[in-house]
Amino acid sequence: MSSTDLPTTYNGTPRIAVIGGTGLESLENFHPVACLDIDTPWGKPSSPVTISEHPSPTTGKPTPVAFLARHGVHHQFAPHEVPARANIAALRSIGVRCVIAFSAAGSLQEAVKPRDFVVPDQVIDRTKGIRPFTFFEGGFVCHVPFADPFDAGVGKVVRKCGHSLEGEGVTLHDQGTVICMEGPQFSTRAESNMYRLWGGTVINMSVLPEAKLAAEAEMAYQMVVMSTDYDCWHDSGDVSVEMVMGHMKANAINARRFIGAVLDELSREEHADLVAAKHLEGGRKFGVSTHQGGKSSEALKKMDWLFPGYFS
Ligand SMILES: CSC[C@H]1O[C@H](OP(=O)(O)O)[C@H](O)[C@@H]1O
Ligand SMILES: Nc1ncnc2[nH]cnc12
Repeated sequence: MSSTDLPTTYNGTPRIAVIGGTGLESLENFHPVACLDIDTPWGKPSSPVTISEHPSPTTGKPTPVAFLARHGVHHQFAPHEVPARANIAALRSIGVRCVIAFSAAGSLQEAVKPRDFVVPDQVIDRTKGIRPFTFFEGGFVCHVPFADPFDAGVGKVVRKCGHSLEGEGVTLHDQGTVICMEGPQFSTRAESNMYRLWGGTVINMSVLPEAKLAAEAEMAYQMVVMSTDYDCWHDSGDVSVEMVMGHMKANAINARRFIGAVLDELSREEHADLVAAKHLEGGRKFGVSTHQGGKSSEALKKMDWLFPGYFS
């Protein structure tokens, strides 16, 4: 069935979403049961949100999983054009509280070879402030902790799943720092070498503001990176889109197996609270700095859409 023939509403509550990046514009081995066209106060997301039902390996119960293509179904959004606020808001509005985000990234370390996977634990922001990066502005100030940009609980599950595939063509690195650059041009050689000195493990153009917005929206977020090149610091040849896509295509089966293993595990009953992000629930109610009289009605309307009942 093509996505245009699918129902445009869904009755269940998907707690888990996969955001697919370069080369992962759909979840091919899953069967979508609905395709949602969502509008948010921050505009439309980069793609319709498709819902697939993933059978829980413990109960057999179908677990709904949402999928969104970060750059659009035709990869029409450049990294700085990705409507990240609309993406995160749209997912939250249908009940998603746990996001597994995939990304194709350059490796900044010899040990991380093209086609290796990295489950990062840190981020360095090298975007240039041109991307809308917060929900909290225009008369509603709220500060959110971001010391650890990825969710420890979800990260633990993802690492376990990745390791379970090792030896079957999957190599996983348990930690790493993602440098998020602005793009869309790739780095200069001097920048690439500087990022290595900073301790960068991999480099992409998309973990931010996505991870920051997920934190603001009380969602448990973990990125999974697949290395597609050695950027330009290495003597094996400078990064090109051809190189990125070549490795992505060659390793697509492993990427899909990785996603399948993570969804299998996360749809177990024992992770119900984790994927509902119970540990993050309500956090935003306590970070607001704006006094009652200073909150704009425009901002409050948006807050009410994103956090129904929190601030009214
Ligand atoms: C096509 S190479 C650069 C492009 O690839 C990565 O995309 P994503 O993270 O969405 O997989 C990188 O961040 C750049 O957007
Ligand atoms: N070398 C690189 N730099 C930035 N983003 C990338 N995505 C894939 N490879 C990349």
